[in-house]
Amino acid sequence: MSTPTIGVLALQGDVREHLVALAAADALARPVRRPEELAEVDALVMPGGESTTISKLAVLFGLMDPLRERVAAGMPVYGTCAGMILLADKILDGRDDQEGVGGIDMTVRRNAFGRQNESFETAIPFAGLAGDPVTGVFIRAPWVEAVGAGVEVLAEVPAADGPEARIVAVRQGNLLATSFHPELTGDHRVHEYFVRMVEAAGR
Ligand SMILES: NC(=O)CC[C@H](N)C(=O)O
Repeated sequence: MSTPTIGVLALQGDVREHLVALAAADALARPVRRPEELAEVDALVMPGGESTTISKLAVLFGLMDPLRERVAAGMPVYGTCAGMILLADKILDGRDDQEGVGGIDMTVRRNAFGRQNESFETAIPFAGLAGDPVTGVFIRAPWVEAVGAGVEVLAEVPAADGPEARIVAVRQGNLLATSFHPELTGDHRVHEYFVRMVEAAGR
């Protein structure tokens, strides 16, 4: 197939950085704000930002139902941070009226790393990526508290407060999610990983 077009949900958050990272990963990328624009892309990135705001705007712009339909139909989606929260079937510490897109059989906790750790950076081995660990930039990030049997865990960080590690990257079928922001590091390997997922889905 020809080069797939990957949209970046452009309601709020760090949209531009994802457009740049996708272009660097040799994808055709464009912003998506309206249902007609969603219909024209082969895949979607949901950026970091504020998940409650993005979800409110998605409802307002008439995107929430089309998003759910495309996810159910197998469209590849990559969610970072707030985008990860939107892809979760279950959200802890969300707002009562917070709607998600869902699709990944996981429970995420919003703002999970705590106040003293509002933002931090750490090196993370990422399953399926050769070479150096990925630099994880975490900004008021969620973690994944539970996953269903169909979910592959791609990356974890050691817990500051106990023995068990915290899951920070997962994949289920065509859906990919990370707690952290690879679009802010200049290392485009996670975006390349997603572009390969999109290409494989189109075959
Ligand atoms: N950097 C981010 O995307 C932060 C996510 C934000 N804490 C939320 O709940 O949506």
